Amino acid sequence: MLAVKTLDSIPVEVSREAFRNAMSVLAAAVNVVTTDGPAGRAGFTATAVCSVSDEPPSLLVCLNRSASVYDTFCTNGHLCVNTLTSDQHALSNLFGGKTSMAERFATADWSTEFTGAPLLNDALINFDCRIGNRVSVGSHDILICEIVGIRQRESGDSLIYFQRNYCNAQQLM
Ligand SMILES: NC(=O)C1=CN([C@@H]2O[C@H](COP(=O)(O)OP(=O)(O)OC[C@H]3O[C@@H](n4cnc5c(N)ncnc54)[C@H](O)[C@@H]3O)[C@@H](O)[C@H]2O)C=CC1
Ligand SMILES: Cc1cc2nc3c(=O)[nH]c(=O)nc-3n(C[C@H](O)[C@H](O)[C@H](O)COP(=O)(O)O)c2cc1C
Repeated sequence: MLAVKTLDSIPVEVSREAFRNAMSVLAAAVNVVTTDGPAGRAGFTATAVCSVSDEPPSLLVCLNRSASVYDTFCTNGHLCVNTLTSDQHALSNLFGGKTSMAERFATADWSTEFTGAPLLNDALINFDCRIGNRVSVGSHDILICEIVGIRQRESGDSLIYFQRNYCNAQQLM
């Protein structure tokens, strides 16, 4: 008789290092995710962003609950995903490092549209979103966001994070 191996019988032995090494080869667009509102202005760099559904138009963002910006995003209830162009890696480092919020926002131009979240004027795309559901998985919350406005540049190359380094989408082809 054929033995069926259930998932429960498989020992979980994936180390954090193995996980991160594997994830490092999943090339991803780089985004600066921003918010503003009653809890103040905040932003962080995120590669864990992806499309969820086109009806309603929605995307998800994974945010570490230990990030300093976590409470600000939850209280404000909306955000903007600003997808970076290939020449914006300095901005990615600013929003991904241990820098003050004032420093993060100081070097670029911002505007607002529907939700009040800051839209990066030179971004490749701005997704203005309302945060719908939040689902906790391990260290992160998955923020499921309804897109209420999109602003997209007609041309431009996107910044890609691959093997712990930046490159641009053209280099991957
Ligand atoms: N999804 C996330 O929360 C990410 C966090 N980071 C942060 O940037 C730091 C530097 O990253 P790397 O130089 O790329 O080297 P790394 O070895 O720490 O990360 C390699 C890859 O693992 C994934 N990763 C890293 N930390 C993670 C986390 N806490 N939860 C889920 N996935 C994670 C990402 O895909 C990342 O590109 C990380 O230590 C982390 O603090 C970077 C990328 C994604
Ligand atoms: C390239 C890159 C991608 C990142 N992606 C994510 C992400 O998807 N989710 C997340 O919670 N943190 C991500 N981070 C880490 C946050 O940007 C970082 O923890 C945050 O800006 C630090 O905030 P804090 O110092 O204010 O806590 C990423 C960092 C870098 C450099």
